[in-house]
Amino acid sequence: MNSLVGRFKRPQDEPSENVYNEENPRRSTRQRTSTSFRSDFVTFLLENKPQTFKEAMASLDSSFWKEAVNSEIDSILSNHTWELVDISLGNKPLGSKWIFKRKMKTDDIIDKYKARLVVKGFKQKEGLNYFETYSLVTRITSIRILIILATIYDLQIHQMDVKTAFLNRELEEEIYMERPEGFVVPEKENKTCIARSTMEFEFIALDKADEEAEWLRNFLKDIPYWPKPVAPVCLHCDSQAAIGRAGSMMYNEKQLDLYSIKELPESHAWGSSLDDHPPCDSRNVESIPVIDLNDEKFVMDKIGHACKTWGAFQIRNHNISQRLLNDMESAAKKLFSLPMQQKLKAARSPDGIGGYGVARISSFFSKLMWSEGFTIFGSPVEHASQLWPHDYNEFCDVIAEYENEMEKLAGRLMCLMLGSLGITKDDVKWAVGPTGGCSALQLNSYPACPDPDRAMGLAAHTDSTILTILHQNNTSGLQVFKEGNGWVLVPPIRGALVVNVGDLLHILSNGLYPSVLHRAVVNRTRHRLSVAYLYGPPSGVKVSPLSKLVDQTNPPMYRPVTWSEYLGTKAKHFDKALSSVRLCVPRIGFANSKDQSGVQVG
Ligand SMILES: O=C(O)CCC(=O)C(=O)O
Ligand SMILES: [Fe+2]
Repeated sequence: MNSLVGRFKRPQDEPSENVYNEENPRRSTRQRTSTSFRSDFVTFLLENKPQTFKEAMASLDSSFWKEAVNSEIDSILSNHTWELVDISLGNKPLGSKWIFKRKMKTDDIIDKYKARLVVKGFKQKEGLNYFETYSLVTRITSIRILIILATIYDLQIHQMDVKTAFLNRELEEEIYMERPEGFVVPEKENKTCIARSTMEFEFIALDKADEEAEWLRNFLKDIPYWPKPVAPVCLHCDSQAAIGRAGSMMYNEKQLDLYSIKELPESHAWGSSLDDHPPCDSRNVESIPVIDLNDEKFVMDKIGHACKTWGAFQIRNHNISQRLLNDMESAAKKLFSLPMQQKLKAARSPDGIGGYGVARISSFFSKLMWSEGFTIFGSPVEHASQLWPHDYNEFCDVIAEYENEMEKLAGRLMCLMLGSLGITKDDVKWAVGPTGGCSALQLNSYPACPDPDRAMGLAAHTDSTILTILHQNNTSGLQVFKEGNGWVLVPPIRGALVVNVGDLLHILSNGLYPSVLHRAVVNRTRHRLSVAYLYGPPSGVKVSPLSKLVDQTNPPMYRPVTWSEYLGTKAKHFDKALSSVRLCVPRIGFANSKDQSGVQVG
């Protein structure tokens, strides 16, 4: 509860001072039922949030409100919700208003300051600005289907009251709004109005459609005889801006501050889907092989065997110093310990690769993951300087050194992995030389979780790389899936690194080395960190099954793809990405189980 700042008694039969008095407001003509309050009826005004822009700017919290206003303006401009334009002749702008709100944590401490810009839509006139209004109703056909299903399966029908925003369709007209106070864009100071785009509405419609789809899937899941797993629902949206906004954390607030949450929110409760393949007891079950890279005589064979049977292995004696691994871990820790507001300054943009955000695969799941990530692709300077404006060199230096060392190691591993298939450097020309590969660095953070058995750190996936080299801190969580064994823990070994076969090596090897399905689970007391070095081919190079591995009896199983093409395919088809670039059915013996239906999406 906020502090009590106002208290007034409302005189009977007298309009309150607070009653809205703009000219010609649009009012309902519905007959109102009269309400009689006793004479001692008292209203308490419990929120002391500013009512106007001026009030906000004059308040003690003005610097926070300014930041909130700027953040709203930034997002409005970057998403083209409103644009500063000259008003076209004959158009009259609507008014605008800033709405200020403090979001409180459960313990009444201010969590964040929010400013929202709203248009005074009530000034629109019926017959001129709009013709029809709608109210949300359920189609009678939907109700009939529900009743039929309930009858067939002997279910009980329970009716709930759900309040939702409603939109009938896209906005086709242009709407002009007076430039709000504080909305200053350099070189556009003289523009007085802002034209409204339809993006906001499209986004809300998309959001609602998503809710409906989730409801329907959950409903079907609850029907015992309905075939499982229930197929994912595809939503088609032709508005890039709305899709962009759906992926932007600035708006959808998907990025909760996991460090301060005391109870697992419903949005993060995966429940039974975690029990699909219960993890094996690590004491009884062998995990992925641990291979000593100094073991020159057998190293190639051991790697070949591990790639074929597990798709993953750990390596020792890899020449990456413990000092560098520690520095990298500390850099990741420093980043994830920043306040959420600060981390969001380096948020990944909707169409970007680098920056801070939720796991990219999140969009394929109805539940959110208990993790946060930071991707570095190319120079980290821009994002690092947003995080630490005066002190970003240290972070960037560690990243540069780590990437440099990892690149050498990745090249060496690639030679060993391909060498175990009888492939030499001459067979893969692009892998030789200074531009041997392209890479990205993925830092992952899994805060301690109040209910780890029902939460998911990072959902099951394969990497879209040739190979991934992973450093994990001394908290376990990584699991790999092995046919017949289920989920197997990959225990952290001090100084050892995990190597995963990625989808592109799966393609290069024509399916002989299947990419490994893996996931990360979370922990009740410990904060887990991991750093994944994602290694792929140079940009523009098409990866296809190596000619030495292809003959008449073993035709190429995958069509050629560049790394970026494949990433696009993965972003669209996720666990079906490999099959979507497949040319023919895999030979019996090394069918990739997850490529068929292993991963459950949503
Ligand atoms: O945190 C881990 O152990 C797994 C990370 C991972 O799979 C990834 O970043 O792709
Ligand atoms: Fe991964």
